[in-house]
Amino acid sequence: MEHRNLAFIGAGNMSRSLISGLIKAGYPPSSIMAANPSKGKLSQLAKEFGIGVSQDNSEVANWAQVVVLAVKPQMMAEMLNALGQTAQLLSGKLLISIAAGLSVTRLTELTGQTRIIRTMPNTPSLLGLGMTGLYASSAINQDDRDYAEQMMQAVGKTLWLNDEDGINKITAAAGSAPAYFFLFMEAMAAHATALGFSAEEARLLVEQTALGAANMVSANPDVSLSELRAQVTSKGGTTAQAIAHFQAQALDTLVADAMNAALLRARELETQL
Ligand SMILES: NC(=O)C1=CN([C@@H]2O[C@H](COP(=O)(O)OP(=O)(O)OC[C@H]3O[C@@H](n4cnc5c(N)ncnc54)[C@H](O)[C@@H]3O)[C@@H](O)[C@H]2O)C=CC1
Ligand SMILES: O=C(O)[C@@H]1CCC=N1
Repeated sequence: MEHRNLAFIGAGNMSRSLISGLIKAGYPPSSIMAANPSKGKLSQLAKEFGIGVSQDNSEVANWAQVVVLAVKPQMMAEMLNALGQTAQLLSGKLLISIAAGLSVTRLTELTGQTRIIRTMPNTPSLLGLGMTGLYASSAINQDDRDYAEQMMQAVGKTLWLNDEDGINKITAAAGSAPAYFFLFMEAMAAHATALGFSAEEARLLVEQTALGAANMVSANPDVSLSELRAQVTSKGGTTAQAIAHFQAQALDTLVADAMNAALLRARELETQL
């Protein structure tokens, strides 16, 4: 992919995931910078990946051709207002937001810029296994779309969204979703421990089974999820009892309600930030 000067403003969990994935995919460390108020995370990034770092957002914005807006949604206005005071810093640069709940319109208000692509990645990007949604208005040219897509494909898979609310939907379905699986795994590990396995054994059982199940899905693109489930579920056997319990407790409704709660929160943030 094209190696434009790429700056991350906000060097937290998600930036770290993206930077790590990009470096693994061969993006030159000398073409990446990150800015953060505190030194600790920056020193770690510089040490681990050899990228440039600064505690001064304007320094990295000034250097960059592409600026990734990667602070918490609630911090974005303050951060961009402060940058805006050092006038023209963002002018003419491609801005890629990874923040939940900040619309392109709001980002344009805050930056005075229109060259903006909104994305929603997730943390498995750290391992090159991310899932990222992208949205750009029709004003964004193909070169910029290709760059953003290739940047996110360096750390996983991508899906373009036709309308901006698609970003909120993908937040519910993929951005937040690693945490749903972790929660499920936590519950399984807790009960495996209650059944008498040690914490290490419980983690091994859950980890290896989740990995195996995810790989079964990935290795069998033509087999439906329900068929893969059926292959485990012997008639009159043990799995059927567990599945019947999940279904009696309306697991599908519970999951739908949880995803809707995430979606509504993403939409609510758009009205508040
Ligand atoms: N964690 C996740 O799974 C995902 C997060 N996101 C989005 O990514 C963004 C960042 O989230 P995380 O990395 O999880 O948060 P985080 O809290 O780990 O990282 C945010 C970083 O921004 C820094 N920061 C705060 N104020 C700043 C300022 N004025 N200038 C520069 N840096 C500043 C903080 O010190 C912190 O290191 C959020 O907008 C979130 O919506 C998107 C997809 C997934
Ligand atoms: O929880 C959040 O708001 C962010 C967006 C998706 C994952 N983490």
